[in-house]
Amino acid sequence: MARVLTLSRSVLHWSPLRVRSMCSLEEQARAIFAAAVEGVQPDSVVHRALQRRGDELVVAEHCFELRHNLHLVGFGKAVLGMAAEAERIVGDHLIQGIVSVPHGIQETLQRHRKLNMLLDASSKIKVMEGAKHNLPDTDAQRSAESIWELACSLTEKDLLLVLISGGGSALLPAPVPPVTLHEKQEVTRRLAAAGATIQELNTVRRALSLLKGGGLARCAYPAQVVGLILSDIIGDPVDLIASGPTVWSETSLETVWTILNRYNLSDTLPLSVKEVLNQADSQQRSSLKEQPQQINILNTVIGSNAIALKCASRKAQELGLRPVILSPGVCGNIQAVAQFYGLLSRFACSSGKESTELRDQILKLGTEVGVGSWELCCTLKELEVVQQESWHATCLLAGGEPTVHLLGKGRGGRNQELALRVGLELSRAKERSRNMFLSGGTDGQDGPTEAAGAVCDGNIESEAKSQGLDIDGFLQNNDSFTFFSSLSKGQRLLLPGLTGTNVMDVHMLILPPTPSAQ
Ligand SMILES: Nc1ncnc2c1ncn2[C@@H]1O[C@H](COP(=O)(O)OP(=O)(O)OP(=O)(O)O)[C@@H](O)[C@H]1O
Ligand SMILES: O=C(O)[C@H](O)CO
Repeated sequence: MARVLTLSRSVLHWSPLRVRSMCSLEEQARAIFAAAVEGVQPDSVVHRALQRRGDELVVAEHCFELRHNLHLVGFGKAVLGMAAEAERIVGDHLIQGIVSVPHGIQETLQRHRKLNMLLDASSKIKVMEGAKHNLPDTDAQRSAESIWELACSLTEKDLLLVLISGGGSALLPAPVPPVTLHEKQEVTRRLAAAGATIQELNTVRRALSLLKGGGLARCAYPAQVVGLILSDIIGDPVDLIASGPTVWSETSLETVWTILNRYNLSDTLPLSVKEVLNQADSQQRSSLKEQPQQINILNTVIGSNAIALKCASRKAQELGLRPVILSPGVCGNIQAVAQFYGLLSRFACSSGKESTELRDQILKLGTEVGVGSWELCCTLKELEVVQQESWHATCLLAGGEPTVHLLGKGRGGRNQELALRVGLELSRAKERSRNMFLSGGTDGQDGPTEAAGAVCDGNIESEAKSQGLDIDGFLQNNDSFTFFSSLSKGQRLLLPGLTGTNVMDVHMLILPPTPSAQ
């Protein structure tokens, strides 16, 4: 309790940096989302993480001597921008580099004029595109082979900079023989279709790969390895992001089999996969384990959802809103998540018995949507204080990756669907129509649509009705993009275009001051 009181005191002392500008709450919400994305741009995160001191490179307070001994590899959706910035900082010591990036990304970045994320014509880094539709393919396998060869050629004098971001698993496929690329892809596809989480998927991927689960760092030994990681998994688990190629992890076969059994795959696995799993303790692997793996590796998370939320919070404060960060780990079923934000919105406007009841419901639902009771209690305390003291709007920020169980055939994404579902919650709560909700994917692409997400307030139900749009019908068909495209000429959509980064989603609940506090 003492900790809660300390926190609420700090809220009382909060003061905006500037008086609120005249733009609308919706414009402010959009500007705050843009600031979240800006804060985790691949070039800026690398810029913050890599310090150059003469012929020394400083990363996370560790110094590395530069003697024209630098090599660079990267794999993931955001690593082209990361590589461009790394080359600007340490290019004079760079000998060679290879990045494995999504098919078509150079052309897309060109089209969006994101020139700072592209390499110079004179770059020493080779760009290899592959993994169409985020699936490992022979192009990505070729990139993985080139990266493998580069890593294997290094000596103890070398320093290998490894740039890692989401999408890296598909861009670095190196199945343990005799497993073929197709067989590995099939196992991953079937696991994903059966509802396996990214943690489960990547645990299995690690067991079937030569480069994942620390394999790349093993190849590079005895060179020093520095992994710069842009996280797209809740909790930033470095061993699982892109399946952890620079993170030494012992594959627990029991865990792998438990996952395969859970999704009823064990009996129908290709023979090659069974063979590899059964021989995991083979001579080859145990001899690799004898190397002092950890000594030469430094892994550091340089961008994450939490960082995006901090940047958003700074922007909110700048705009004169009172920021409250809830959690970067919101997950679970989208319906539960929508209900959760609906309850929070109601709680912020409630008092007395209603407030106590809502509090109990929120705490109960919190665990289901990945928010711990400590962070939730802090937030609820802050919302209580805000309600009593504030004449500013509050900007409640959270992030993560809820899941949608697709039943319909419409076009949409989890952010647009979440915005729509929360909008309904806001509409259906009395006197809460001024509250606003925004949900956006930081990569700028929500599901297979060109929008990143949407923004809406409690008027959405009447707005839709007046335009002849039946929200429930669109929701049943998972057709949130079509809905938002039709609603008010698409004005509620978030359309930043591809951002070149990816740290999951950002959620924002904007709560104007309650009339009694004004
Ligand atoms: N019509 C739809 N309505 C709602 N959600 C959808 C729809 N179609 C796909 N999705 C959801 O979109 C998600 C995939 O979208 P997206 O490509 O943005 O994935 P992602 O998880 O952000 O991938 P990455 O992290 O690799 O970028 C899946 O969770 C899927 O359930
Ligand atoms: O590449 C992957 O494995 C996913 O994006 C999670 O990091």
